[in-house]
Amino acid sequence: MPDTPFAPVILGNEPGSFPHSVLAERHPAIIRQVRDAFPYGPGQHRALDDLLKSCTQGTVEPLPDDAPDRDRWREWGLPGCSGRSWYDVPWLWSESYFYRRLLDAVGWFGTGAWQGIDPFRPFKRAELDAQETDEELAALDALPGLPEEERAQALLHGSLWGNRADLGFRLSAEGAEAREPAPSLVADDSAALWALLPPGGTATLVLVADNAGRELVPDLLLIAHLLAEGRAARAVLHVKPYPYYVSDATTADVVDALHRLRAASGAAAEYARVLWSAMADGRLTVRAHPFSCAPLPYAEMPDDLRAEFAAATLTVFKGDLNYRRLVGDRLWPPTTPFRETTAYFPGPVAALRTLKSEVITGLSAATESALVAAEARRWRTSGTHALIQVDAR
Ligand SMILES: O=P(O)(O)OC[C@H]1O[C@](O)(CO)[C@@H](O)[C@@H]1O
Repeated sequence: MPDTPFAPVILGNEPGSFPHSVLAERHPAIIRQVRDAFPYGPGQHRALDDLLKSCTQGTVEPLPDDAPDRDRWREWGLPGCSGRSWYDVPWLWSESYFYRRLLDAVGWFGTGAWQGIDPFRPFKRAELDAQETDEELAALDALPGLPEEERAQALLHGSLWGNRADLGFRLSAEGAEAREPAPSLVADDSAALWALLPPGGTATLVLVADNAGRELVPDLLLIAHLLAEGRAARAVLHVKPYPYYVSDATTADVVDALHRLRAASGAAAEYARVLWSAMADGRLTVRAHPFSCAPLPYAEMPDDLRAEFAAATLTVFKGDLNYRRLVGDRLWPPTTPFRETTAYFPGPVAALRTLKSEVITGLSAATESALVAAEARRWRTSGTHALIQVDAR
């Protein structure tokens, strides 16, 4: 990571700012929603009360003595954050630790009956089972008649806009490039992305997934297309080792999404067959590396993960949180070149992201001015703009 006195690390301690509102309002709301969604017992309710108090008015507390990941969190900076207000430590760290503590409170890491019960599962399932998902899967039936490049581009945009989570994704027979999402793209390096994945090549694609449900489904469709058309010989899908940021995808969510696709009809079911057989013969693998839930930027990744990314033809990072971790959770001047912030990365890397936080790099001066003139700062967090950025090396 370059020396960056001009790009301060984002904290959540400024009342009225977006990061502050996440800590002060969104986290308490998540505790409320999780509490309402499960018939938890008194111990879990007490632990949720304690977490609510700690994260809004208290300080960061150490993990319990028997926590299985105590050593890991020590390496990830817990000793330096303990005893400080959740608002005064890096925002990325604070958010990440909140989810770790929430899982503790509901018994995910315990040895009891609630071990491994995902507190966010009802929300993820509801999205996957929604009628909109049926409609999006039915739209796939218009793709098979199109030239490969158009199908590839439509599926790329499906995966990109799938990151807009609550607004769903767009996938149309005409391809997305000529339609509404295109003017919302603040950077579009898709040509460089396709140049790294030519048909009939031997590429290994690593896709670092973000959300489950209506983002993961189009991510899987994109992978299916790349494998079926020989744009990738092998794909590795990185998911989270435990539930995180409410909707982030775990292995269980991959299984749910594959079942959803397999139960559909038409083209969706065909994509499911491609994925199912690619998993069976090892062309598609799922990884749940502990660092996927680390409260740190990818510049601090461990050696085994670095080696894995180094061996890939292209690593694609999906979503806003992964973008923050890829370029560093800092207030970069928006025209800072993307490749400057990813210079540490060991191979070609791409970001597919809708903008949902204040971190941004790689804009042209003209694009930045147009966005500021039209929306002041809103474009940074509204999720209505997106980017495809590539550092091909
Ligand atoms: O699902 P995504 O695209 O990673 O977005 C999650 C986003 O949620 C927030 O953390 C707020 O909680 C964003 O700022 C963050 O990056």
